[in-house]
Amino acid sequence: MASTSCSQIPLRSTSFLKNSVLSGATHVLSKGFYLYSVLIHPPANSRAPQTPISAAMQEDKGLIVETSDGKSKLRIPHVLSVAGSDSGAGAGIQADLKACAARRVYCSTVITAVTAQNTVGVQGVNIVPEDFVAEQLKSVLSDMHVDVVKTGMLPSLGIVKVFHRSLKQFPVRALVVDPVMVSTSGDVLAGPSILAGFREDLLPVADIVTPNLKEAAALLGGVHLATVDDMRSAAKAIYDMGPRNVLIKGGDLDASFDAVDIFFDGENFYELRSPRITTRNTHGTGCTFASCIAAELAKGASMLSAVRIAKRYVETALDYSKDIAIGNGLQGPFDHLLKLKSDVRNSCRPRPFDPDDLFLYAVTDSGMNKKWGRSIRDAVKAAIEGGATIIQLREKDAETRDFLESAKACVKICRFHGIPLLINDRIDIALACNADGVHVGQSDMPPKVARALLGPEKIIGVSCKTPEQAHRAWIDGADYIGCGGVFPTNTKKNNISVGLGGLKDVCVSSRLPVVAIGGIGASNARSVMEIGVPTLKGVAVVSALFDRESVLVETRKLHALLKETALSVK
Ligand SMILES: Nc1ncnc2c1ncn2[C@@H]1O[C@H](COP(=O)(O)OP(=O)(O)OP(=O)(O)O)[C@@H](O)[C@H]1O
Ligand SMILES: Cc1ncc(CO)c(N)n1
Ligand SMILES: [Mg+2]
Repeated sequence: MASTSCSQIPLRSTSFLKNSVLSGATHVLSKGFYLYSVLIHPPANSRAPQTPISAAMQEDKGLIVETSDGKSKLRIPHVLSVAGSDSGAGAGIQADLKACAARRVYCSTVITAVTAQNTVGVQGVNIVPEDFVAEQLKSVLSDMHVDVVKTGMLPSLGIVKVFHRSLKQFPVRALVVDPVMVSTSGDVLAGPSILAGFREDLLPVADIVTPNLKEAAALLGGVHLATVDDMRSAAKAIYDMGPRNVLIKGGDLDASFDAVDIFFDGENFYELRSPRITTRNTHGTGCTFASCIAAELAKGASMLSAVRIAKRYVETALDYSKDIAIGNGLQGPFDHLLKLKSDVRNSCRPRPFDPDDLFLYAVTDSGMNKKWGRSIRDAVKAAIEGGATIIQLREKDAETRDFLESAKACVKICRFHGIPLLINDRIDIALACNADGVHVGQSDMPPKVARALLGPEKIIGVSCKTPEQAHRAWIDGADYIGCGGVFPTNTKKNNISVGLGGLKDVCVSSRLPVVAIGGIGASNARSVMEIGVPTLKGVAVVSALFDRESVLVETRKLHALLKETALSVK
């Protein structure tokens, strides 16, 4: 069998290659696929990494391509977590599931113990009978293709033995051992009797072992570890017990230290250092760290890069969740999905998109604001006070940093008034300021991609001139379309106007609500709304509001006129 080139894993020597058993095969190199790997399983006593030389990831979906019998299948990278349940859901199986989900890897679970646990401590532990742990292992491993196994709480020597036997029966690509023994609250999760199981059975077959300070001390027979130098010596001593790599976590170092971890691959020491985040929400960092390593290995990363990504991920999640309050105890959980950010008031839109929001749609223009000497936020405030029902920031020539600052301020104003705020074109700005959505043109970011980036709850509008474009926008998951320019306009030179006839054609065919745009103001808004097609929900206005001395007065005037027209059209 032939081997592919080995770019991902730093192989120790070519003799390793010679001694290795090659399995797998070279696979499809067709459109959209990377070349699949040859998996190399080193001989059992080898210290070489067991991860694959390269993983076959489908470019945009993070899926693995496998072929057998000439057919290719898509598979999601898969981690099996063998661990205990934490009822408070900050650590254990629950942390593993969340970490894998956040890293976009499938996670199956074998539960070894059920703990009654919260932010105060561990109130009870119920160990799952050995034969039932064995049954769960068999259910998963006999049926599913598991790439990497990660172990957490293994509460008895018997369970370690059962697990070790299963691994021999169903070998996997890599084994990540988090030798959980004591919770941070000081409660014992696995007694000293399991140390023999770690030393004799698991460490010799582990690709990486990730003890915290107390666990490293226990593995080494009770030495005292208090400094980074101690961690280096411990990493070396634990490496001598057989694992291919060792990571000693320094979360429990004195608070005056950075968050320092020591990674040792048998040749080099790496000091992984990040600022220590001041937070009580560190419960489950260890489980998360190990799961993230497993997830990255499952995707095909090298061990060092998996460890680096895991460290960065934990740091980001802690920083993001540093102020959240769950439970009343000393150590709280953090948010793996980086969504529960503290400023809840600013991050929630009060209600979902309503097509009637399109009634009086105000679109700001940086040039006009400059001309009249007003800031974007003053323009937005005045438009809202005058009756605008939705705002779009269209800042074609603003510097990104300034634009973001203004956009953040406008989000606050709009939230306060319950008015949706959209950003023209700039998905990055919309994400960074947590706007309610975006408006894109035919040559901007495709609505499907914008949706994938922004998520299901954001508003996406698309400019359309024809029924075909309107149909496409509907298929692509837009929320509304902007149709125009209805009349010639200064804001878009060389833009072909569709006229009232073109607008009507689009409105009649559109399954999405429509807002008319282009050269609309007090003089012609009535004629637009009088086309009388129910999908037409309002008018979008730039110059007639913002290229005027008083935005407030002009918006009020137009709002009154639209109201009047709405009554007469009904
Ligand atoms: N306050 C903090 N700021 C930044 N990183 C931290 C902090 N606390 C822990 N870490 C990092 O989190 C990771 C896990 O380390 P830690 O020593 O907390 O593991 P653990 O004790 O096994 O965790 P747990 O038992 O709570 O699940 C390490 O990379 C560590 O450096
Ligand atoms: C179930 C479980 N596993 C691991 C840990 C370590 O954080 C914990 N506290 N609880
Ligand atoms: Mg800890």
